[in-house]
Parts: sequence; structure tokens; C-alpha cells
Amino acid sequence: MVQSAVLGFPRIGAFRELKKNTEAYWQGKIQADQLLAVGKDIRAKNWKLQKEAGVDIIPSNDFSFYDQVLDLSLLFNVIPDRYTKFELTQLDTYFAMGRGLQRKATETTAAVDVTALEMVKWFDSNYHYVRPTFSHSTEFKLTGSKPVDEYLEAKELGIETRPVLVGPVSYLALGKSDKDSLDLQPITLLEKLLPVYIEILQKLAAAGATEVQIDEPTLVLDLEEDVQAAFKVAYDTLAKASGLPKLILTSYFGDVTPNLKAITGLPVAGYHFDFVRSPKQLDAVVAALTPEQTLSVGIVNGRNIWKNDFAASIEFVKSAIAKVGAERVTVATSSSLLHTPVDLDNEKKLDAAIKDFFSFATQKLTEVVTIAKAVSGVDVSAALAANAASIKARNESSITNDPAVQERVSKIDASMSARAAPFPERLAEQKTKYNLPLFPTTTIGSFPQTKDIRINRNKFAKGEITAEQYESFIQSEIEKVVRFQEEIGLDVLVHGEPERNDMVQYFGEKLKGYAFTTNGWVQSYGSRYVRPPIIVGDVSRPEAMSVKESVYAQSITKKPMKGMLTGPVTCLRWSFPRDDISQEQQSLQLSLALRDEVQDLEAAGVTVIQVDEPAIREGLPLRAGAERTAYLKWAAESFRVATSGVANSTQIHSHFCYSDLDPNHIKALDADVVSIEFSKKDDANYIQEFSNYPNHIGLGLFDIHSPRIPSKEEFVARIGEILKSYPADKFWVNPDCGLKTRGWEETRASLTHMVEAAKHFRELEAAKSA
Ligand code: MET
Ligand SMILES: [Zn+2]
Repeated sequence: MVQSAVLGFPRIGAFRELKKNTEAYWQGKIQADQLLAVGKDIRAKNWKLQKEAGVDIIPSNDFSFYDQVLDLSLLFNVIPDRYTKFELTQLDTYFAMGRGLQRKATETTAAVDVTALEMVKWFDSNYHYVRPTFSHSTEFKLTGSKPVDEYLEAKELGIETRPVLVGPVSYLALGKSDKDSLDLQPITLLEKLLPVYIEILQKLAAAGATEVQIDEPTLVLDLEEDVQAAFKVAYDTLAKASGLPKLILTSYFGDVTPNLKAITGLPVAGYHFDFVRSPKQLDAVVAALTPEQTLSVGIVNGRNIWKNDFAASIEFVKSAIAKVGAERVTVATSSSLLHTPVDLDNEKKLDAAIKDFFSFATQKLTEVVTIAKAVSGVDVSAALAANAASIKARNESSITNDPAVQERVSKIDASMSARAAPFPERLAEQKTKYNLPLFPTTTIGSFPQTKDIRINRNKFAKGEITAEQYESFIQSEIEKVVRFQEEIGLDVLVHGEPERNDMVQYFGEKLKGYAFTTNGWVQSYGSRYVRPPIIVGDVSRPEAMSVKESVYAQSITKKPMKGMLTGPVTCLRWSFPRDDISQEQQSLQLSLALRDEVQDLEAAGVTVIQVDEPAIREGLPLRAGAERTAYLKWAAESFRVATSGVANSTQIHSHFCYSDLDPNHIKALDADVVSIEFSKKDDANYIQEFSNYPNHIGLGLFDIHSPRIPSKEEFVARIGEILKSYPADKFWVNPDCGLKTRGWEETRASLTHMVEAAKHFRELEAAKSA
């Protein structure tokens, strides 16, 4: 019988229990032991669920209170000194590393003020992990036994599990060196790190674990030679130690073949590969197996919400079996199910026809089991027939297919993806039209989303206030924001986005082709979960989406008002995309809907329009090569299709944040003005790179994630610093990103100082030319 395996299950609870309790703990509303009990309860539920679904290989140690990589850093004592000096409990040290800690002194304890470790994206997912941060003084040792404890916890429930650990090479390669040890290459710590891996693996074996899933996801990246070479060193060393469980070397999210040499012939019991992402790697990886090694076939997608196509999956697994034999094959999820919502059964409001297209983590358990049974010759014909019917219904559905949209996309031509004139000509017309000063000041769009705004939005959603009442509330919020901006002297205004719950969901709700969940939460980082909308079919715009608010805002001021839209690539990246057509097609469909919106705004007199693309960088394929080149091309094209159908005098802005951006990637968008997150970048070379950017840029001047208020002098110093390598006549003045998570008090003060600093430099320039 071919076995079924799950690589990891969501740990947030079906109704966000983990978030609620973790935040309650942080606020001092519950005690540590209560929080620990919640974790234990979630784990027990998850294991039982998997057991009941018939999963053969059930993971343990996939649970985490914050992040699985941070768990390892704590376990291995990779804890920078700045976190240990306060003598916090282990749990509080852990959270301090994850999210920082600021605590006033009490009679018995000293004040604590420490920032979080760096958090970065987990490959190309929207999950973020906390970067292991090494220094010359890092001393690896086991500080606890979480993986063993959780293994035994499951065992006590009568459930045998396979513990999961991030492997040593990836653990180091995903880390960085601390400020005080910048010359340190983390991978050089391998030899010192391996003894703690041996120790924890021995403990797992002693507790009864026969097999461990050891994750080496960096195998899907372009790896330096020293990292490639580290695999052999690491796994040879582990193999020499006595009393270790069998290891299944696990990779996901891509193709391992470029790094296959590095893992061929390693002394491990087997490998897991992601054949959803890269079916074409099958022959190469099979050829690399020794006759004893097993192959775990990742075939149920851990990254999306679509029902598995059983017929196709079964055929694929059978082709693997034909090559290596059924006794060596396992049927598995492609990756951990962490990236999918917990349970489709909790969606009571979804249209039944659409619901039938989906499969969430809980449903995917049954999928893995069914495929394993099918390839073992067990009769699952009823399940296969039902699945085939669903797949057919989706393919043929009018929800999925809109011929008019498909036709319009097919007709996109060069004339639709380029502005009428090149930037210098547009600039001349825009100068005449807007007559902006040097160092024009603006913000990125959102203003504080106050409690009052949330209360009114909820009331409206529940029908407790009428549409008219809600609209007039929104207008009063817009007016407040407009008056404030006029008062402090900003040059290009925004309406503040009070009507938006989320920058993607808001537009998704107005577009045809989208569906939404009630409980479809997915962990983004720590206690931050997102509920991505789902692109279910061809996307189009039945009616204007943002014109009303922007027109109102423009009507109450003489200053230019920026219309504010979310770009096609960001709408795509922050949704669950379709798996039946390409991302490029979906992006182009979105770009046409946005193109209409841009033109409607322009026609209504809103002629400065910002189309945000914060997610454009994260969509970049993990490896250099043809796929990456193609992505950059269609991403830029989508943006241009959305924005180029306007007059030369209409000023198109765009905004980017969350990542190190390559100025070359944004050149192709040809926006007139871009604003980018920049306040934490001190690398002079990086600033220099932007100085050659041909159009205008605002390099973000303050961090909007922090309530800290920079003084005017601080702004002056920072602008002066940037001006050393960056021309004054292209220089916009703005914060890093939108202000929705900030309070009014700090927003008012920070922006006032920012505007004063801009005026300071205007006067300097005026004096120069006088
Ligand atoms: C994550 S980018 C956010 C851009 C949006 N216009 C805002 O200000 O909130
Ligand atoms: Zn942003």
C-alpha cells in the first residue's frame, strides 16, 4: 500500500484561536500556561484530524507560536545578546526576538527596549520568517526539546508522527550575520552547528521517532558553491553519528535540478520533491536516487485552494511508480499546508457552485489519502467520479469563463501599453498643468484607520446604518484628511482611503471574477493573518470602483488630488490565483479592468493617479533565468496597459514597498513618479543606483511601521544625505508607505516636520539660483 504524507498543517486554529490567545498573552490578559494550553489543544486537534482522514505520515513540530525558523533559533541558542540581558522567560525572549519588546520598568523588573530580528519573505510565499542572526559569539547548544516534546505529546494521544525540522544548510543559508559580525558568512558555521542537529535527532530517535522530515527548501534557489558543497558535508556528518532516525530530505516551491548534484547520493533514506511546481524534474530526480532511496511525490498543492485534479495526479504518481516501484513511493502534499486556509466546511456564505471548486487544508488531507489509495489499487471510484465532475464543472463554468474578457486580452497591442509621448514631453505638460514646487510633498494614500472608521464599516456591513449614512460618514472622513493636508501644506493630496478594508480586497469585491471567504485566514507572520480573495474566473469591472470618493475629494480642494488604485500584479499576488490559466493572463485581465478605472478617473477630473504595486518584487521568480525575464516583462506590461491610456498631462504615480527594489525593474513601468520605501536603507550605493532612474522618485523618508516621530532636523539631515547623490529636480518628499496603521498624533507631527524640511530645501535652492 502506497503511503500518504502531509508535510505540515496550519497552526492558527480554524477560527484564529492562536492569534486571539497570543495577542491576549502579549497584552497581559492571559498567562503563559494558558497560551501553552491553547497550543497543545490546536496540535491535538490537528493530529486527530489527520489521523481520522487516514493520513499515514502525520507531521509533528510543524506547530509554532510565531515562526518555525525562530523556533530553531531559540532551540539552538542563536539568540543575540541584546535579547538575553533582560533575563526574560524563554517564551518572552522568543517573542522579543520575533516582534521586539518595549516595556516600562516596574518595581521588580528593569525597562526593556529591544527591536525585533529581521523578518523576510519565506521564498515566494506571503509567509514571513524571522531570520536567524549569527555573530562570532554565537554558541550553538540545545536550550530545550520542543521537537521531542511535541512528538511525545502526539504519541500520548496514540498518534505516531514524523517530526519536521528545517535542515542545517537551509537554516544557515536563510540567516545572516549580525551588525557586530558583518564579516561572518553563516554557512561557515556548519561544523559548529551540526552537533546540535545530531543531539536533537538522537533525542527524537530515542523517543521513538523512526523518520524525520528535514526541510532544505533553499534547494530551489540559485546557490553559491559553498552552500552547495555544504549539503554533502552536513549529511555525511549526520550519517556518521549513531542512533539517528531516517532522514527524508525535503524541498518544495520549485525545481531542484540545478542543484541536484549537491544532493545526489547523500546518505539519506529518501527525498521529497514538489511536483506541483515542477513536474518536469521527475526524470532527473529519479535518476539521482540510489536503489534504496524512497521518493515522496508532492502532488497535492500546499499553496493554493483548488481541488486537486485526481485523474492527472494519479497518472503522475503512477508514472513515478513505474520508474521506482510502489514500495519506494509516498504520495504527499507539495509543501506544508501552512499556506492554505484551514477548513472549507467553515465557509457558510460561499455559493455552492464556487465552493465545489475549492479544497482547503482539511480537504487536502482526504485528497492525499485518496490518491494514495487509488495508486494502490483500492477502489475509490466514487471519489474519482465526483472529483472528475467537479473539475469538469469548473472548466466549463460561466463563472470561470467570460469570452468577452478573453477576447479583450487577446487584442492588447503595443499601442495599449505605451504612453502617447516619452517622459520628458509628458513632464513638460505636467509642469505647466500642476506647477508644483521643487521637492513636491505627498503621502502614499492611506491615513489612520481609526476605530471610528472600523466601527462604521462594521455597522454598514451589518445593515445597522444605511448606505447614505455610511457614505456621508466616509465623506466627512475624506474632508478631515483633505483639510489636514491643506493645513500643513502638502502639495499633492490624497483622500485617505477610509472606505477601504484592504487594498486588494476592496477592489476584488467590486470586480467580477473574485470570491471571498469568511474564515479563510492564512498566517502571514506571527499573529498577522491575511484572508486572500480568490480569483475564480475571468476578471472584469462591472462599474467604476473608486471614482466617487476621489471625485468628491478633488471637489473640495484646489490642490491636485491623487486617485488611488491597486495595481494588477499586486491584486494578483495578494489573491489566491487561478491554476487553470497563466498568471500573465490573469494579470492582463486585471490590467484592463484598471485601465478602464484610470480612464474614468481622468475623465472625471482626477488627473494625478497612483497605481500601487508593492507586490511586484515578491512575484519575481526565485531563480534567475527565462522565467524571471518573462515575469518582468508581463508585470511591466500589465502596469503599462493599466496606466497608459491617458493624456500626457495626466500624471501617473506608482508605489513600491516591502523589499529591496532594483531600479531597473521599475524603469519599464514608465510611471511619471514613483515612491518607494527607503527610510531604513543606508547604503550609499543603493541611493546612487536610484539617481540614474530617469523619471521622478520619492525615496521614503520615514518608517510608517513605527510610532516614532522624526524631527524636522532629522528630515533635513536625511534629505541632505540623499541629495549628495540624487538630483534635486527629480526629488519628491514622502513617507515610506501609507499611514493606515498609525495614530493621528504621530501622523500629524511627522508629516508637519517632513513638509517643513521640504520647504527648507526649497529656500536653499531658491537662494542658489538667486
Ligand atoms: C502596501 S502599499 C500601501 C499603499 C496604499 N495606497 C496605502 O497607502 O495604504
Ligand atoms: Zn506601501
